[in-house]
Amino acid sequence: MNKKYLVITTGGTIASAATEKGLAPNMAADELIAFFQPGPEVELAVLDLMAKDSTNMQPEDWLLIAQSIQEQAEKYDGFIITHGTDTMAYTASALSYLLYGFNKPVVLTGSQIPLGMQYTDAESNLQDALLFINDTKLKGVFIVFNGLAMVGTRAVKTKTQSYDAFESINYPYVARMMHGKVNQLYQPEPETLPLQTGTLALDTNIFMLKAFPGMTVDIFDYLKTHAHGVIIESFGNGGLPFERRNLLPGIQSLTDAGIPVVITTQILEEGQDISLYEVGQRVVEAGGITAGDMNTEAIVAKLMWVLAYTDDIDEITKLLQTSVAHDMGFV
Ligand SMILES: NC(=O)C[C@H](N)C(=O)O
Repeated sequence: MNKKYLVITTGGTIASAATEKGLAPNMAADELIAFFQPGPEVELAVLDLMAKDSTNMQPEDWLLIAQSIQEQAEKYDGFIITHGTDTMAYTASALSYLLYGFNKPVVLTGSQIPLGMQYTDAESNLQDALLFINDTKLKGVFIVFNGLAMVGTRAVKTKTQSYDAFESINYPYVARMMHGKVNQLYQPEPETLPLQTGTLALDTNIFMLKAFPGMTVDIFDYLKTHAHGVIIESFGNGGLPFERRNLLPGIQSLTDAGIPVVITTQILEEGQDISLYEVGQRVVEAGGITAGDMNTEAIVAKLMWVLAYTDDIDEITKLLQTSVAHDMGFV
């Protein structure tokens, strides 16, 4: 029996052309799928969902993609989403949570240079995405880019121009595509569902701060009345200053108000060991919730997902610190 895949187009460089105002997505979905070279036992269908530079993608768009996949789940063996690279890692994370437990592969891909342009990487990325989805037995959400497949919650865009724009951070690559063949490199560990959501919902009312030397503490007053959850990108292993502009009372007051403060790190690799230094242990004492080796992109989506499920800070903490879709606990 033929395998059937749905290609969902959302825009991005891959579907872009030059305009007076710079590259913008405008390629029709039918035109885009003509660049695939499906084998004899593969059938492709296309859904023209949106045409956005991924800079314009927001949580409502993640929900729309997830809903389209859920609605068509029975009809297809897998889904390929063409997407801009700038926020692809956020979308991949969001779909990993929204579609948690989905028993078919969902692969996002895109390109650094538009389809049809000289030196484009789009055709090989499309072909690799199809190869991966057709050959692998893996389920869940992945990004395929520049010959590598990575788990959606672990992908990070690390380059603005080069073909190898994405890296799998703090987690092994799952497959390499070369010369028309898939070589599986890693089998993600089995996981059990930590919660029953069933509904596609996100609480977008979160805020993220990047700490810098000299950051004012006043911002916490605003956040206390405006945010349901806060993420702080700390220095190094989770530390934040407790001298002069002391951030700890702000974290404590948010925590006391039932607003989770998730502590991640500005450092891309190796996660955080928040108890290593006094500057980290004090953050935990003030209520900071360490995000371990999770990527910022994953934390943003996970916090929105968890907040839509519960407002109990203990449960939020527990869920945030449970590995979902392989997002934490590898390092
Ligand atoms: N390479 C790309 O796709 C970048 C583009 N700005 C986008 O994210 O839609």
